[in-house]
Amino acid sequence: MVRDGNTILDDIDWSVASDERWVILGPNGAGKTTLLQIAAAAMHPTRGTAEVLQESLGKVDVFELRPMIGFASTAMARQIPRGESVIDTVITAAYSVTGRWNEEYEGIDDRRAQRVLKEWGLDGFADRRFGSLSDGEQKRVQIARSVMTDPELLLLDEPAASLDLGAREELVALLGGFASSATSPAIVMVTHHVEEIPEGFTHAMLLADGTVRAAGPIAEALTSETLTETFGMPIELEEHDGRYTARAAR
Ligand SMILES: Nc1ncnc2c1ncn2[C@@H]1O[C@H](COP(=O)(O)OP(=O)(O)OP(=O)(O)O)[C@@H](O)[C@H]1O
Repeated sequence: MVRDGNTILDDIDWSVASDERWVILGPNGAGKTTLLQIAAAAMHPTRGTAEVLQESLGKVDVFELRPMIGFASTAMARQIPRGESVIDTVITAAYSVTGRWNEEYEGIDDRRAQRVLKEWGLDGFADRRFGSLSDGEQKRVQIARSVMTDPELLLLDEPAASLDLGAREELVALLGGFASSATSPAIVMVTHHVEEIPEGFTHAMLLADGTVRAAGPIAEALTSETLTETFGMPIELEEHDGRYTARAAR
């Protein structure tokens, strides 16, 4: 992937199967968001090919593809009007818009939106204004919105960024439950912190300077050694019951 003459991603050979849940880690500027943008069919590669949900980017109508992809990121959250109600924030995903205008929603959309809100711990929030919610609640609304269309691929760009410990743990538990369900879509989550990896995540990719430093089943790709190599400092990783902690090695 080349942007303004700079190679941002190079020589990436990666595929995600429908039953896999990937975490992508790497230093600032590694290319994580760019990779997610390609997976979201929001960009296509300057060289090589990218297939998303069996369709080749550049050949497929991305407007048909995008409803099958759920995407939650801070950039998307900024597009949600602060005065929008929570239920409208979620239900408008069915029409790939933010900001309810005159769309006619069907009862089935309404029922699904209510169900999705409940699944993400937002029972009773339907009529609240998006802008009046706490950061943790807003993050859960964004994820609820991204799963509203029952996507086949769910992309999460730093879903737990800026959350306090309690809100993070609440979100990670919800994501873990979702990731462990047999009916969930393929998931790719970018994060800066191994503590934010939910239980049930199966694979990891470590990126640095636009290249893959490790990728594969999480137990092999996410280790003290691969983190040390990727971040260029000695790091110790520990795992307890499917959750991780990391710190500089002593
Ligand atoms: N449109 C663009 N033109 C030129 N360079 C770009 C463009 N978009 C991104 N970059 C550069 O590409 C590199 C990778 O950016 P990207 O946002 O994908 O990294 P990231 O791993 O998500 O970083 P962070 O962890 O800081 O969010 C950065 O050096 C960035 O400055």
